[in-house]
Amino acid sequence: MTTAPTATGPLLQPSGPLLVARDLHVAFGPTTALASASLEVHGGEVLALMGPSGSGKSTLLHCLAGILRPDSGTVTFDGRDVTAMSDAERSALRRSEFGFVFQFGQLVPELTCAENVALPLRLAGVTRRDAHRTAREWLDRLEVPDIADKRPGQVSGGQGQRAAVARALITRPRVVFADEPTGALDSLNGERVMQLFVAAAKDTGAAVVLVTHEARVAAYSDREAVVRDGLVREQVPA
Ligand SMILES: Nc1ncnc2c1ncn2[C@@H]1O[C@H](COP(=O)(O)OP(=O)(O)OP(=O)(O)O)[C@@H](O)[C@H]1O
Repeated sequence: MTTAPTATGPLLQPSGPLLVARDLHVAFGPTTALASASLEVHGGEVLALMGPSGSGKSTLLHCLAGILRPDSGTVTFDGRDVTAMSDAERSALRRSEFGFVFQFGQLVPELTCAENVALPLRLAGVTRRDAHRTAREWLDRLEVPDIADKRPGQVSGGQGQRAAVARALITRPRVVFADEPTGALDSLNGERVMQLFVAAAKDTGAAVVLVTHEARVAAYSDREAVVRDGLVREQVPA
């Protein structure tokens, strides 16, 4: 039986880039989403992908996360060629190494918030009791202990996003992918969610790849990359 990871404690990070995208091309019919996009993500860093609407940010995120296979180009994670993996291998990689936070939490409405947060551990074979204890620790850490027994429909947008962050980090992934994680929140709530998210990711040693339109959200990153016309045009220290 697998034991539940604890909610705290740093991990050692390898040197060199953890995730590397080289010359990615993606077309949706006549639309070129990625033209020749290259990017490196280092272990433990928070990287913001900025750029105009339709420039290819989400497509790049999906390729990096092994959700979408590019038409050409390669993505390597920890030296493994993600683009050469079968669908089953990529799914297994996503479950074991990656976490995800989307704009609208995407919590399972029928489950309580604690059950939602515990879900990745349950899928990894952790006992119900251990998974739920760890889920509650994560909800405490994200300052929403009171939502544990509520369903997503009974909590606010900001509370739900905190549960989504807890669910993304509970397996201590090496990378968390976040697509507009605060896009549906007011600025005050969004800032607090980002503070808690980045602090928790730093504690666990997870890298964060974040798509955002908002400079205020990107300000929480260590580095910004600008995507324009399907290319990564600039990578500047945040
Ligand atoms: N599934 C799809 N089918 C067809 N076209 C798509 C699909 N996904 C993305 N596109 C197109 O590819 C281009 C890049 O889209 P993408 O979502 O990556 O941009 P983005 O920078 O994330 O945009 P936004 O900031 O508005 O979310 C756009 O022209 C978009 O319309």
